[in-house]
Amino acid sequence: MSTGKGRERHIPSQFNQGERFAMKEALKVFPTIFKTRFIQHEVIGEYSHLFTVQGSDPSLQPYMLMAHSDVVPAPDEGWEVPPFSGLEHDGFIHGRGTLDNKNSLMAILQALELLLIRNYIPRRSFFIALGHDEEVSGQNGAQKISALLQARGVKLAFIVDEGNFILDGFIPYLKKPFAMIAVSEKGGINLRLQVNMTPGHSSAPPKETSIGILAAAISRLEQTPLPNMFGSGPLKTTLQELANEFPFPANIVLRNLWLFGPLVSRLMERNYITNALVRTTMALTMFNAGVKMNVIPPMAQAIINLRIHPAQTVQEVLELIKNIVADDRVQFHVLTAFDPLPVSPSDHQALGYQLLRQTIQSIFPEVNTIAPGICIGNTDSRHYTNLTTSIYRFNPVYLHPQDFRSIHGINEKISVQAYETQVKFIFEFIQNADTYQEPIPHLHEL
Ligand SMILES: CCCCCCCC/C=C\CCCCCCCC(=O)N[C@@H](CC(C)C)C(=O)O
Ligand SMILES: [Zn+2]
Ligand SMILES: [Zn+2]
Repeated sequence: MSTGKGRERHIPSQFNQGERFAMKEALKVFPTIFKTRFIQHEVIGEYSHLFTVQGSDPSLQPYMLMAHSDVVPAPDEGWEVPPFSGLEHDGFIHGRGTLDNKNSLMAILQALELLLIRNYIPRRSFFIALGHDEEVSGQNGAQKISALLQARGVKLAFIVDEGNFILDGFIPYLKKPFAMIAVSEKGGINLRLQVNMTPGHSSAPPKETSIGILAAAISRLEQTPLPNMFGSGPLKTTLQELANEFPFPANIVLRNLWLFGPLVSRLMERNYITNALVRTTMALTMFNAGVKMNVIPPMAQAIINLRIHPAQTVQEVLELIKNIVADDRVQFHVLTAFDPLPVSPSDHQALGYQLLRQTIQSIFPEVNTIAPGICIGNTDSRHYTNLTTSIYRFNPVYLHPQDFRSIHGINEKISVQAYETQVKFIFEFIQNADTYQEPIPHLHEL
């Protein structure tokens, strides 16, 4: 595909020592961004930021780069360094948000700053949307930005957000890293289960208390995984793209999933991460009950966080859950719910996907396979389906299984080198997006 090579000059992504030091230390504002006349900055929903970078060719459809500034909590226990210290040692920057997703927020702004310092003027306009409440739904950030852009009549060529990575070490026998660009993401349900009972003196307890009833229901759910849905959704495409990276006979197996699908699906469900690709998952994340040690508990509550496989819907999953619980004393309250997201295009005409592919090949020449896949987590980009049918969840960062465990876990960190490479990727991507190629309208499969 044509690149931005038609432009007067391609700015090489080489940064001097001073710039690299500033990049690492850059917790200050980005002065050049804020004084550039073709960049508009708006604060939305009090704490989210929307940058509009006006390109020189208004005929080119704009795109959007996304990130979020908020993070999940991080108690000190278990952390090598305090989780909000931002300490750098052993070549890593440690802290909550270094992978999810402050790295992307800073890298996007840093890359743009370095481009502007080099007198770069984009041909294709783009937006930078930085949400402040992604980890608690995005309703006051991304959702408001989306509504604002819709009111302005904006349509986007594509969006790039967090969601997947360059994966290394996730699949047995696959020694090489591969880039998985998430072209969809699972649906989600936050479901509260509740049991109410008459309180009383614990010296004369009923046969079952609200805690016991709810615990038994939760245990049934944990002992009854939802159906393995292998074979529907982007996963088969992911594995077929990966086939060439595997030795014999695994490569034959992956090229013949019509025959070996059941075997592969069984192998995938053995590992908790790949299991999340083949089924709707349930995680009991909160349990509250009891008022005092000698009082029969009037109420027990549990929160289950479900991530819905692309082949299922919210309603289908709720039915399955109720059938497993099978106890009328357990009440169900849906707190939040959304269906799996539509699948974005990844064919040769998919501009956003091909630009990501092109830039990955340029910055990560050692990565032989780039495959479409699904994001097992959820992202703010789900709020923008009104502005584009091409949403890609991908951060240009190597991720190993232990790194994945640190996301929302402990000892989250990013190497200085990985962060620099992420800046370099975005620096190149923005220039590559100046191509004259335009997206071909995509109609989602019904
Ligand atoms: C073929 C086998 C490959 C195995 C791939 C799986 C590797 C997993 C890689 C990345 C998943 C991390 C998800 C990161 C994005 C999620 C960000 C987030 O935390 N979002 C919240 C949003 C929610 C609505 C509050 C979430 O809980 O998902
Ligand atoms: Zn995130
Ligand atoms: Zn997160």
